[in-house]
Amino acid sequence: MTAEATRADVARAARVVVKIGSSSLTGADGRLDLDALHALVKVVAERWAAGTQVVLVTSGAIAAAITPLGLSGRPTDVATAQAAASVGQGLLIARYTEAFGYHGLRVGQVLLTAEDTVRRGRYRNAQRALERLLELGVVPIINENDAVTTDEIRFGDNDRLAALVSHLGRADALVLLTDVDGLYDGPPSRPGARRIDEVRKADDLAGIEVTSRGSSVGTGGMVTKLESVRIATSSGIPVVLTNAAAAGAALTGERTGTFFAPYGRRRTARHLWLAHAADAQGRIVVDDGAAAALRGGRASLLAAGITGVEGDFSSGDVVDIVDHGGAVLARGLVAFDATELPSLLGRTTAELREAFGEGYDRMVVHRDDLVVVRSRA
Ligand SMILES: Nc1ncnc2c1ncn2[C@@H]1O[C@H](COP(=O)(O)OP(=O)(O)O)[C@@H](O)[C@H]1O
Ligand SMILES: N[C@@H](CCC(=O)OP(=O)(O)O)C(=O)O
Repeated sequence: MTAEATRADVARAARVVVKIGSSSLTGADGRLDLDALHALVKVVAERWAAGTQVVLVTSGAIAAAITPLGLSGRPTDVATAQAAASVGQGLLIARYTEAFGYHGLRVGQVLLTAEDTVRRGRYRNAQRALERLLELGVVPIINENDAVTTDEIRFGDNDRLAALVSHLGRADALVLLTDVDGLYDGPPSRPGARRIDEVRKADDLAGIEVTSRGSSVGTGGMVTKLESVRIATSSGIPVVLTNAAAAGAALTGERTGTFFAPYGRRRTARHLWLAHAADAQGRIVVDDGAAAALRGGRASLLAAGITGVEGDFSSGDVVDIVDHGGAVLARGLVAFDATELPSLLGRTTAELREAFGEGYDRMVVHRDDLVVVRSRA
């Protein structure tokens, strides 16, 4: 239990992920706000000088391209957003390279997709790259690889990406910087809305009104920030949410913004993504025996326990595993296409091997690729 965690834990952290949102890096006209970028870089460089490894998750690629591409605002169609991200990301990283260079620090760009946080091989690969960058004293600068993400599997916002990077990078704390100085009990523009100083348990969030409508350039608003907070705190990582101007104060443990205390034990980023964030491409219905085995924790899903298949998924997609009443028991990466499964249902692995040969006797969802969903009740 880490019930006594405080802001001082953020100040003591050996490794911190700092996420800055589009809303804090752009002016009202949608242009990249260089003063804001330089102010952030100064704070991050100071922490590096003090011995803390800081990983930066930064939005702003799409926003940075609005003016150069002559767009009227943030693009809404995927293709233009991809093109804008491609143009803006180069500009963004050039600015960071220059700004950190002024403080004697090198930067390394890492562009991730949601799949990099889910698929074991890619997850390990990203983890290794991050680890090596930090060993070399390089500031990793991370963003979603917007130019190649697909609509089906993407973060869209950088809040949840930052929480998963905290896990992937084994960070001790996460600082979310936005355009408001913390979580309010209702939309901050509402008269009388009050900032919440600390959140220690789920009950502290009862009655709080959050909206997914953020600033004109941001994505996800407070909803994705609270999802990010849940992903981080539910497995041991404390979070401070505040505005960019208070970044230094947050990193040195001062009483700023909203502090979210951690609870739960650490889990891998891929399990967290599966549990909290990924969109399922289909559903697999299981019988009572399989449901009990899955609830027990360490079981894989075998074809023998499946009674139904819904949706048009492919091998490697995320699926919900549901009981016959439709309640979601678990989520996982499925090892077969939806079209392959019906003929396999109800058969034991020995029968499958005999009927279809080697390869068809594999788990439908391997336990390493599966996370049991705890009931929200
Ligand atoms: N309860 C709340 N407390 C604080 N901010 C909120 C709340 N509900 C909605 N918001 C909005 O969330 C916005 C931040 O989200 P967003 O624009 O996506 O930022 P970013 O680009 O930094 O990720 C704020 O501008 C604020 O208006
Ligand atoms: N990856 C996108 C950022 C998406 C975004 O705006 O996220 P957020 O800053 O969390 O509102 C970009 O660089 O433009």
